[in-house]
Amino acid sequence: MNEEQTSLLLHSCSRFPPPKGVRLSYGTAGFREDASILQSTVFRVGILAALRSLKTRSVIGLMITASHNKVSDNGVKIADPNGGMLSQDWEPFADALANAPTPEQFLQLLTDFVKKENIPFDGQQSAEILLGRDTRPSGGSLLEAAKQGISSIIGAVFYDMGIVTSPQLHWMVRARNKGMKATELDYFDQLSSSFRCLIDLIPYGSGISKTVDDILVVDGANGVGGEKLEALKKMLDDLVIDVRNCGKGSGILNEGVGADYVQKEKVIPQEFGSMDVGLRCASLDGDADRLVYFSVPSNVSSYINLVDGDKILSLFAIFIKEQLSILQEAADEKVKAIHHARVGVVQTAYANGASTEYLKQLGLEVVFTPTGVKYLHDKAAQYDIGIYFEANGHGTILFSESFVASLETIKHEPSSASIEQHNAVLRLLAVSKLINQAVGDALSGLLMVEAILRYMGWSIQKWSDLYQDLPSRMLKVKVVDRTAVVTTNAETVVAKPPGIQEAIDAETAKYPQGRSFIRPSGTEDVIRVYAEASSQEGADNLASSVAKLVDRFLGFGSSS
Ligand SMILES: CC(=O)N[C@H]1[C@@H](OP(=O)(O)O)O[C@H](CO)[C@@H](O)[C@@H]1O
Ligand SMILES: [Mg+2]
Repeated sequence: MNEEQTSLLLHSCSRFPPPKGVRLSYGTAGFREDASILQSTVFRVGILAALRSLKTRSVIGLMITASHNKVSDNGVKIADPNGGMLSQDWEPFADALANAPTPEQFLQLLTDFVKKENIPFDGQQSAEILLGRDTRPSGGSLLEAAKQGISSIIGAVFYDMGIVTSPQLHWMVRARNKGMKATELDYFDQLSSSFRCLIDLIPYGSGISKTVDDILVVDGANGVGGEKLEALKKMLDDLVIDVRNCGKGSGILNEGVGADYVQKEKVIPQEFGSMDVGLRCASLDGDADRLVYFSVPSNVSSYINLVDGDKILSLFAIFIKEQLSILQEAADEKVKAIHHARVGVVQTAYANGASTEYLKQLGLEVVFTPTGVKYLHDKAAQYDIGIYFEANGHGTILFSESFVASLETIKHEPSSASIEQHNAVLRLLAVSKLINQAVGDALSGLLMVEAILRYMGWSIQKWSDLYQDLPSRMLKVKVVDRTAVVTTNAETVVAKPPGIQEAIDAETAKYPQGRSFIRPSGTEDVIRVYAEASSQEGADNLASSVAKLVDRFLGFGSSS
């Protein structure tokens, strides 16, 4: 690093002092805090993004969002060259950078890291970063901080993509690095054309008739997703979408609305009510990377019939399996090879036990990872077709490059495949284009669900009835230090503090079909408690007993 560079860094860094008395951590999905203390973090992540771009010689993404968190929070995360999350081996460096107390210490860390990682700082290589933000009011000034950070690396350039959903930014980064067109319009074009392709491939005579059931009502969480869906729907004829909570009215981001609220509370979001009984409804989260469906039951109650990420996963798995089974009898060797694709399903401990049971009964290979899409995504990428979903609705389907190449070959070369076999190949190819290969994406996921329901001829009720969820309950407990909880076995067992796992086991054993686990949240300063049992009352009681245990072992009274 030359003198001009070091003095530029020292000077700019001194204008963004870090908050005092806060330990920042690159958690489940980047840094998240109250927006008022994030200026220095975002500035520093701008520098980190530039380094990452130099190191990988690729375009990197920087997204400013706090997803489903309250509107006064914000956050920042990096998208790697393939559009996925920042490589985990850089997270400790991200933590260290964010917490360095003085510009001099910051510079020292940076210099050491550049040397250790062999980051080319010779002026030959230029860094390129795509910037995005959600609709939070704090986003504008934080974006400025990111720009200042990037500009303090000589030769680094940024492109401001404006207000976008998280998955749009991840998609753009991936597309840019593949040498493809990567504007918002290109994104909308790819989604709408592959959706159209799937609809056109529905065999004649199947599919639901155009009834009231054909209307889809979407809760946009008063965030960016609703606005983008309004734009996308103009490119989709044949799909009637009524978008509510699109952020233009007086509603507040994520307050009484959105996928996180709907999935965790299982209640009707604002602007929905008795007029929606029987309709197919969906809810996006604040940055539109999560999607859940629901319906409003006819009895007067505030509860919904939730169709969560696990059921979206099941629907996708059924469709993929069906396409592969169409190829079972293929005479052509190349087509037959597609039938033998390795399909893997990835879930976390939050997946409803009934969903795992159902997927296994379908004959699918189901594996578990810790919470956070960075873990699920990496696992799913090990298959020809890897389907992953968190219960909260974040997920996607990953196709390996070699598998997509085989599909492309069959599409273009003459083969002895029957029309239906050929169509099954075309459907798989269309799915690989529709479904976001970078991260879970509520908009692309929504079109995928709509296309499959139409293909199957299913109503939301029929879909929901695939299996019955086991009653569950999720609670949050504030503790003195959430990092005191250390888990293992994909977060199902607590290793520390000693004794608490045995106490949880003893509670769980009292409930038929009981299951419960705790883990520290990576996005909020809480311990999350999850419980499942054969009845709602059982799940509620188990969750509250375990929450009491957490309080006893780790709460504010525990240390005195
Ligand atoms: C139980 C739950 O829904 N946890 C969410 C939540 O993480 P926590 O680490 O639990 O706060 O936010 C993550 C980022 O959106 C998401 O990946 C994850 O699934
Ligand atoms: Mg989100």
